[in-house]
Amino acid sequence: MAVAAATRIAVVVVVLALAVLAPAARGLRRDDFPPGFLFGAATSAYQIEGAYLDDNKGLNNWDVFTHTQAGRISDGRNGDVADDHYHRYTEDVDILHNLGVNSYRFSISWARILPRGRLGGVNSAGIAFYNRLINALLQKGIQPFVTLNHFDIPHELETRYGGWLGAAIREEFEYYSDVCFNAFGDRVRFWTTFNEPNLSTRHQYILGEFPPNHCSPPFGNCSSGDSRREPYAAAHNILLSHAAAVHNYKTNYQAKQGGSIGIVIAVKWYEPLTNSTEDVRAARRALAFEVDWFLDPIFFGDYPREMREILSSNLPKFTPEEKKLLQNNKVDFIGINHYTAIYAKDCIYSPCTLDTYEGNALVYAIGRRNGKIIGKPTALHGYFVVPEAMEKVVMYVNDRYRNTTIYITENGYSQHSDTSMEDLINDVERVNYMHDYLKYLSSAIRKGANVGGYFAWSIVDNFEWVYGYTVKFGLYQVDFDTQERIPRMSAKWYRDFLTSSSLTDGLQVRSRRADS
Ligand SMILES: O=C(/C=C/c1ccc(O)cc1)O[C@@H]1O[C@H](CO)[C@@H](O)[C@H](O)[C@H]1O
Repeated sequence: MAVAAATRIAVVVVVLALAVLAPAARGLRRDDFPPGFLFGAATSAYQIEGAYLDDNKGLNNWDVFTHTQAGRISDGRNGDVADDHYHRYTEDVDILHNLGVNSYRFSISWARILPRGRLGGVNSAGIAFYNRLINALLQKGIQPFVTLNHFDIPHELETRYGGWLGAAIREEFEYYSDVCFNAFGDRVRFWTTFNEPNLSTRHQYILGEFPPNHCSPPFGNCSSGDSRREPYAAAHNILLSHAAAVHNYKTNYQAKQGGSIGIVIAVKWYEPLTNSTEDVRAARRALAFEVDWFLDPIFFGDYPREMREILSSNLPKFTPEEKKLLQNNKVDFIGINHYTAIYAKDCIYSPCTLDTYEGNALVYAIGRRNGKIIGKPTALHGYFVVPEAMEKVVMYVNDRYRNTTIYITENGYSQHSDTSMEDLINDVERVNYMHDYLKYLSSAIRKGANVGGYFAWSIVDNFEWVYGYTVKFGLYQVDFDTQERIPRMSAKWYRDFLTSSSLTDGLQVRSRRADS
């Protein structure tokens, strides 16, 4: 008994010592990244702005969805107020300035600019808001990194065209992007057309969790939809909307405004479940359905072979003119949102339940191999902490898309809202997550990857889509009753990392209280 107890204590001591010392030995410096590197934080309009009816803003698809189908959101809440950023943006710009970031990634609310789409006219109050925000950022030396579309579209376009399923939405997006280039492009150096269309179309049209809730069996029982066809029809319209916007920017704005334009893709890393040829190919296939789906058309003019073979007539085809439009208007950079990795199991040669995110790729994704989990779980179901995947994702994109500049446009760690206040504020796990993911990012850069920046998701807790406010991603905690923003330990760690050239590691942070 005594021996067992002593062994247990010894094990605990060793584990604690490793936990404290390991990050110190690995150390991370601002200087590990190139001098012009962008370090920032990210948000999106619907998740933080609130003011959903202010100043002539039109309703968007998420306004309508969260009001009519509140039961589909974990806590039944919505973005009516969110972080009230629309009224508190100056405080939020101060927070960014105090953190020491040199860039801020945010999105523009389409329904604020064009409340009813192209035919309803431009809302000057919406333009004025983003002018105030952009000017406030520039005054503090913070580069705006602007997303044109982060999941929210004017509700009228959903009803009039069936959202992204209708080809007519391409002209709507082209017009909207033109209004934005024209209004803000003199001061915006970094544009992206879409945020994670590879994720949003799957949540909208395969799983039916995002508006307009389209799905079909075996993925779910929605009142309408076709999970095998619609996501690809929507993606096709998004790709052609993207190409039209890039073409317009490159033809009419880039030379005089001097900015660059890209697209943001969600990149989960897939590790083969076993070393069998089947699982190795499954991991590769899952990645093709994740990344190549959007980036192959943009770089090479067509969808990847794996998708054409499996989806056959459900995958739309590009006309020769469309292929030319895509290839003649390559992006200047690729945005990668990276959070996690998961094992991929083949479902061509062995039976699986195929009703999940990867189902159409004939892949089943699973967090465990031989009972052992791939990384620590986070508050988001299916999202694990796997820092080394950051390097793999970056090398994959860098190699396949010919050394095009990459920005990590999102990376971050989530906590459950039911976590104790003490642990929410002293968010050691988030510090370690950022430290370790940045470490592997710097390793990719050392191996030759062309990476231009990193954005933490997110600056403040916000409306996390179907999770409502039950999942927290902020470097700053937000009290949603008072709108008070409180810096977490991670905010102080990020500031120290950005503002000092000395080694920043878990050791300093662990011995310091977030409120010191
Ligand atoms: O939006 C998503 C992910 C959504 C999801 C995941 C799992 C589910 O089960 C349902 C939805 O990706 C990004 O990651 C962030 C942190 O999630 C979001 O807050 C950002 O808006 C988005 O760009």
